[in-house]
This record gives sequence, structure tokens and C-alpha cells, in this order.
Amino acid sequence: MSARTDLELVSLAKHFGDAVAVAGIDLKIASGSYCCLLGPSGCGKTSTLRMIAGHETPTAGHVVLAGREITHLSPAERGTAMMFQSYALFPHLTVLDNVAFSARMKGVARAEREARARELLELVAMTPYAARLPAALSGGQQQRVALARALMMRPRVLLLDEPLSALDPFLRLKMRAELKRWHQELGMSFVHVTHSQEEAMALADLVVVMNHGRIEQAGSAREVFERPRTEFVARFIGAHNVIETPAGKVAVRSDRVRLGFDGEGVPVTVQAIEYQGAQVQVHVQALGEPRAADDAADDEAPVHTWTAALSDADFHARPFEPGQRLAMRWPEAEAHALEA
Ligand SMILES: Nc1ncnc2c1ncn2[C@@H]1O[C@H](COP(=O)(O)OP(=O)(O)OP(=O)(O)O)[C@@H](O)[C@H]1O
Repeated sequence: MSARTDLELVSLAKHFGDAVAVAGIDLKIASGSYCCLLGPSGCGKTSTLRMIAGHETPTAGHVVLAGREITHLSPAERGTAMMFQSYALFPHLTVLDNVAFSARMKGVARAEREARARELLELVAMTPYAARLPAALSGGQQQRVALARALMMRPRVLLLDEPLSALDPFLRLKMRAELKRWHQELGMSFVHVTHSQEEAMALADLVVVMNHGRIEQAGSAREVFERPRTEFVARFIGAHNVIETPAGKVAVRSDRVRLGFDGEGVPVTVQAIEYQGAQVQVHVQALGEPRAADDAADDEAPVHTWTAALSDADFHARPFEPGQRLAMRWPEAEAHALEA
């Protein structure tokens, strides 16, 4: 690891009465990285972000930024800035004044703060809108202003709370690409909360998958996708099948599963076929117990369903139909053992 650690969370915990929102997590985020905190609703990602920002007091643990303990500093003192989901722009202030607001509060002289605000508006391509009120901006434009405003006090780390969730799908993709570009241009660390695995995969150098207030796995998008550590991660990241074998549960990517009309494999029936353009998803269900698990046959075993993602060319060369009986198999090297 050559990269310097920028932000470090040490045994960080947050309890609300008896409810444990964050259960004591440890995480190191390298300087200049794009980190996504990813997980389902209620997993503790927003509480984690708010503790980093100083909007929530930890029950236990530490937040360290560039070697400095910031756990109990006020939000303005810690070198972080937060961009909120709703953008939280002041409706009665112009775009320029919104961006300059935090500097005004700090007593920075007008000429200086406006010059900096104009620089940031230039960065986010919003210079022509400097005199407008937020109500006269589109969602994407408001987001750019919110970003410029968050950058005003030159934070070391930018914190983004579901920054794309208020946008329609088309704009979301466009702004996602812009976030990535701004991150590269600014060279600072971003910590971005999302419940979208697709968003995390597209943006993050470091994907942190959370569940029930704990970190299930932290790694590059590729590591997490290719080697999910737990069943939860495999299912949450998607595009994986969780298969019980005599040696325990394994994850096999759905594009690595093979279906054949005969031969060795787990007997399955085709349940449904979904066309997705370049890929065709074939959903199958176990026919009785998987052959590989004969030794552990259990009459009360739940119904197993899996998905094979085939290229459109492969599928059309030999199409399957609902109701067909097939054998499902996968190369041994594609089965990744999951921790119990
Ligand atoms: N102020 C609060 N008082 C009591 N419980 C809270 C409070 N804030 C959060 N919680 C609880 O802590 C847990 C984690 O919440 P948190 O908002 O961090 O999750 P999240 O992963 O960000 O979810 P979401 O995606 O829905 O925002 C949840 O069970 C939530 O109900």
C-alpha cells in the first residue's frame, strides 16, 4: 500500500437508544480516493457519513483526518464538507451568494469570497447562472451549485449523501460521469453514500459494503464483484448465484454459469427468460436436490433459483424455453467460497 491514508475510522459506533446504527467499524480511505458506502436502507451508511461530517456525535470510536483527530470538532473545523441529497440551497440567495455563503459566515471579505465563488462556478460550468435563484435551475444545475458550495471552504474530503437519487435516470447517468470527472480534477477524497451497487461500481476506487451497521466487505469494485466475501455481498452486488455445495455455499457469477440439455450438472427447469439487449437472462429453478449436494439431501430445503446470463449471440444460437429441463454447471475456478 503506497497510498497515504487520508481518512480513518477507528471502532466508530453510533447507537440510538437500544438501536445500533453503526456497530464499531474500522476503515482506512487513501488520499484522493473515491469511496462509496454502499448498502440497503438502514445499514448505517448515512449515520457513518454524518459522524465523519460532524453532524452526529459517535457513541464510541474516532474519526481521524490526515493524522488529526477530528471526532469532536464542529463540522466547519474539521476539513470536511457535505453535499446533501436535497442540495439544501437557500431559495432567497442567488447562485453566486449560495456558493459564497460559508465564506461570508467566516468573515471572508466580499471581493475575495466572490472571486473564489466565481472560480468554482466556472469549474462546474455554471458561470452563466450566477445571478439566478435556485428555483430557476434544473435538478442537475442545482446539484452543480451544491457541489460548488461544498467546495468553497477547500475541504480535504467531500462527503456526498445520495447525491444522484433525486435525479431522473438520464440525468443521473450524466451527473455520475460529472462527479467522476470533478473528482479527478480536484484530486481530493470523496465519500459517497449510495444504495445503488451500479453507482458504486461505476464511481468508486473503494467500495464499502455495509449491512446491519457493519462492514461486510471493503475493496475495489473489481475485488468485491469478483470475490464477494459473504452471501450478503454476493446477493447485494447482484449478477451472482449463491449455490450450496457439500463444501459450503459458493458464489458463481451468472455470466459464468453454463446451461446444457444433457451431461453433468445440477438438474434445473427454465422458469423465465428476460431479454436485455446484449445479454439474455435465463432464470432456472432446481429440479429436486442439486446433484452435487446428494449427500446432504434435505426434504425441507428451500426452492433454489439461479440465473444464467448468456450473450445474445450464444442464446440465439441455441435458445431455451420456459419449462425445459437442463443441466446447470460452472467451471470449478469460478466458484468462490463464501464465509458462513
Ligand atoms: N436519529 C435517529 N434516531 C433513532 N434511530 C436512528 C436515527 N437515525 C438513524 N437511526 C437508525 O439507525 C439505523 C441506520 O440508519 P442510517 O440512516 O444510518 O441508515 P442508511 O443505511 O443510511 O439508510 P437509508 O439508506 O435509508 O438512509 C436505522 O435502523 C435507523 O432507523
